Amino acid sequence: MKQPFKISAVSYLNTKPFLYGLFQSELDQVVDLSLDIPSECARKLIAGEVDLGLIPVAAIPQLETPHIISDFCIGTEGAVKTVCIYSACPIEEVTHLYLDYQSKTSVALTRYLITNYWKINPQFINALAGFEQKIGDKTAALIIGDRTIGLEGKYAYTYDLGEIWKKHTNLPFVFAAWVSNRQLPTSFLDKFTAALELGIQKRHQVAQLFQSSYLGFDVHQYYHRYIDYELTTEKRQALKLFLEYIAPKREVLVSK
Ligand SMILES: C=C(O[C@@H]1C=C(C(=O)O)C=C[C@H]1O)C(=O)O
Repeated sequence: MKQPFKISAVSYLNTKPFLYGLFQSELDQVVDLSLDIPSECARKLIAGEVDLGLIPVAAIPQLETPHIISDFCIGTEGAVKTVCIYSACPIEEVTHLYLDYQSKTSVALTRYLITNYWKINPQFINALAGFEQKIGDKTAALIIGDRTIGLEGKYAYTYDLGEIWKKHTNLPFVFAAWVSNRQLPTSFLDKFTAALELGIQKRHQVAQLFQSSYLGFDVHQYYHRYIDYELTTEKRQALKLFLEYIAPKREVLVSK
């Protein structure tokens, strides 16, 4: 039997439509899938432990020969709901800011917005597990993914980074994309992208499947209004701008 394609995908709720598509296709027979926190998806692809990953886009410049696969991503056209800075005081007064260890893109996005949008100078702290407990007084935290579910209204101030990026650039944003570090066979890629497309088309059903596990959080709305899965030309432009900022010396081909 041929070696399966090794894939690392994000273990959060936003990725379930993609997984649904993969399991509905015949591909589940030829892929070896692991679900990981985003920073680990990036590490595995950079280390060559997987052939393909749904990785934080901030890690793309660290790959030697990145290939962005498909016209799908984890993106947003504005507010995203699950990438936020939580704070007990207005952000202008924050002195310490914890950066989620599960993230790569939103950490870079936070640094970008702190400098270019808010123009403030808090001390950044690379967080370890359990950092959410440290929010209070003048200490804030960036939290991403499923751990943000249920935090709405818990802290006096919430800053949605998709929304702030949109305000600042008038562009959508891409958090994660399907990326390989070498050209993969077209026969596989065609099936893979068809599976992703199927999953996105059926995300209404996926939302129904998962809704009962996320009480108080509207999964359908999350999949249709907040997360935007299409890697459009405008999103590619936004991605280019963002990567040029975080890795000015490294040119990455993001257009098709
Ligand atoms: C919108 C999200 O995007 C995530 C944010 C990432 C990051 O900051 O590195 C990586 C993967 C995405 O799943 C989220 O998980 O809430």
